[in-house]
Amino acid sequence: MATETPPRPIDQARSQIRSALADSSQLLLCLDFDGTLAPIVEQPDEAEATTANENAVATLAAEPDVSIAIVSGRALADVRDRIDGPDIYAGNHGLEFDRNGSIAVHPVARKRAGRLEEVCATLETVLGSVPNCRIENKRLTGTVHFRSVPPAARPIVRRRTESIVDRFGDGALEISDGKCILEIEPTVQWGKGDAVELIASAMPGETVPLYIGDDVTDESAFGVVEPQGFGVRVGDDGESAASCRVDSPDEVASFLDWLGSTGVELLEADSTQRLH
Ligand SMILES: O=P(O)(O)OC[C@H]1O[C@H](O[C@H]2O[C@H](CO)[C@@H](O)[C@H](O)[C@H]2O)[C@H](O)[C@@H](O)[C@@H]1O
Repeated sequence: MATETPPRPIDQARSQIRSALADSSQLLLCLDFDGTLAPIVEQPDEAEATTANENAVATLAAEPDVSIAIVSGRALADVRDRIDGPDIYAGNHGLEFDRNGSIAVHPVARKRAGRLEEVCATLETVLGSVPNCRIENKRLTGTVHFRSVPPAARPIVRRRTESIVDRFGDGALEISDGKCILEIEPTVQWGKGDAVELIASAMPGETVPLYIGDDVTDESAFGVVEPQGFGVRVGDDGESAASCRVDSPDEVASFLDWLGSTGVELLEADSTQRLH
């Protein structure tokens, strides 16, 4: 089980990552989107993966020894449109999946979509007067954005959201925190960690799992890949289930470039040895 300690800069873990890749034949690379491939921006619709990350993902996706999964809090269709290449996408924090074109949706989340719709519609009305507050209806979950809301109005956003979720959610929906957002989700024991566990269970035995993410919901996924693989937190060195960290999406791209060159060579070198 992973422990919560400050993650160390990725360069300090490089030799361990090299050894793990050399001992493996496959890499499972799971990537969060916002704050990881794409810098955080004020308007959620304007988030874009950096060109360096787009190129690195495309290069790695073409490697037969690498499987890439995008694991995002965004709706599946939304995140799929924002980054090309991977065979696997998990949207809505893992409540919906696309694996090589085969779609799966968590059955409880599907049942609660009507209730979620009602909550989002009501929030549009009750938060309509709060400057720059935005509701993102993702069908299975909903996000209340307050990044651009004046600080003095933020407590109102939280109070009204809690009140509407209590009233219409009737225990079937709950709220969690993210980066300047309140996420409204079905009360099910399923998150990014479960999604990553499910993806990893379909991989061959000698696979090293790696997860890169920046937010609270990524912690459960770090816990799943550590300690046999590596969690990489994007951001500061606060406590995390990830053992490594990078500072920014630009540093994510540098690490992905390294995986696409040295990392792939290490995976292949090991396969050659195994054949002889
Ligand atoms: O799991 P992720 O792929 O990281 O998605 C988490 C949430 O990301 C988005 O919100 C965040 O990014 C926005 C654009 O940079 C930013 O404006 C917002 O403040 C961030 O919280 C997305 O809009 C949400 O739906 C995701 O749940």
